[in-house]
Amino acid sequence: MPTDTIAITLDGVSRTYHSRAGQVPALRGVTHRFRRGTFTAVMGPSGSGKSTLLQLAAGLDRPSRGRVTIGDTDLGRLDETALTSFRRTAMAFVFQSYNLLDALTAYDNVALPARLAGQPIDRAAVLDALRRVGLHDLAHRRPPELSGGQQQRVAIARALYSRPAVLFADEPTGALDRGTGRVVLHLLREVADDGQTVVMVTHDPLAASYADEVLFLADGRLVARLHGADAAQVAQRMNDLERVTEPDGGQR
Ligand SMILES: Nc1ncnc2c1ncn2[C@@H]1O[C@H](COP(=O)(O)OP(=O)(O)OP(=O)(O)O)[C@@H](O)[C@H]1O
Repeated sequence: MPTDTIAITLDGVSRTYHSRAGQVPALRGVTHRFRRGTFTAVMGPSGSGKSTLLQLAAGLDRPSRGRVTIGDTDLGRLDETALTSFRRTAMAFVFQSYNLLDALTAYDNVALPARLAGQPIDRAAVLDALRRVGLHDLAHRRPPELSGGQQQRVAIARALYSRPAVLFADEPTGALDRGTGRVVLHLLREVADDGQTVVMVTHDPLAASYADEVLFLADGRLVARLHGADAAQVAQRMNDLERVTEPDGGQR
């Protein structure tokens, strides 16, 4: 595969947490290449390492072993300052908790990463990003004056405006009703179809069915992948995984 088509490379990535109870191997030697312009869902039973994988891929945490590369930037070679500024320009985040600043309007939240990176703000393009998520009329509102779904759409508008190479989403529909969740998933699909790379952690097979590929983690390992699967196929695979990873092997 030519490397310019790869947005994110995880190369033998492991992460062990050191807690008072001892060492917790949260991720064990995960290797995967995320192609540019694709939408990938990460699934797996609770505690299987999904959030850890996302945190490492986004450079919010560092692996105990292995390497994370975004485009051709090896995150392990960046110091904290360089990593923060790289994240600002190369990545967007859509989290269950929305990740917006309550003191700023929707417009200013969308413009914030560019402002922090010292770039001039293109007012028409900010408003266009808000129009694409259906919030053009609410640009002046602050997050506490918006519904959860609207706040999530502001976070997506931010990604549409600053066009970072990669968008990471952690349970982006977790706090939304089904209809609002679908709007958000459609938008994430559009972001990928426009050439950005989307990686989303989810527990919801329907959400995962919007992705091109679904990765399944169990006990810190990448144990299965599905391409172009529908919600029923994803749910079936999750059931199979949860059966084998239950302490009693699913025998009740
Ligand atoms: N800071 C930490 N210190 C110690 N152990 C941790 C820490 N963070 C996560 N873990 C452990 O690492 C493992 C993987 O956690 P992670 O949050 O990545 O799982 P997950 O698949 O995202 O789970 P969930 O679906 O419940 O959110 C779990 O056993 C968890 O208890």
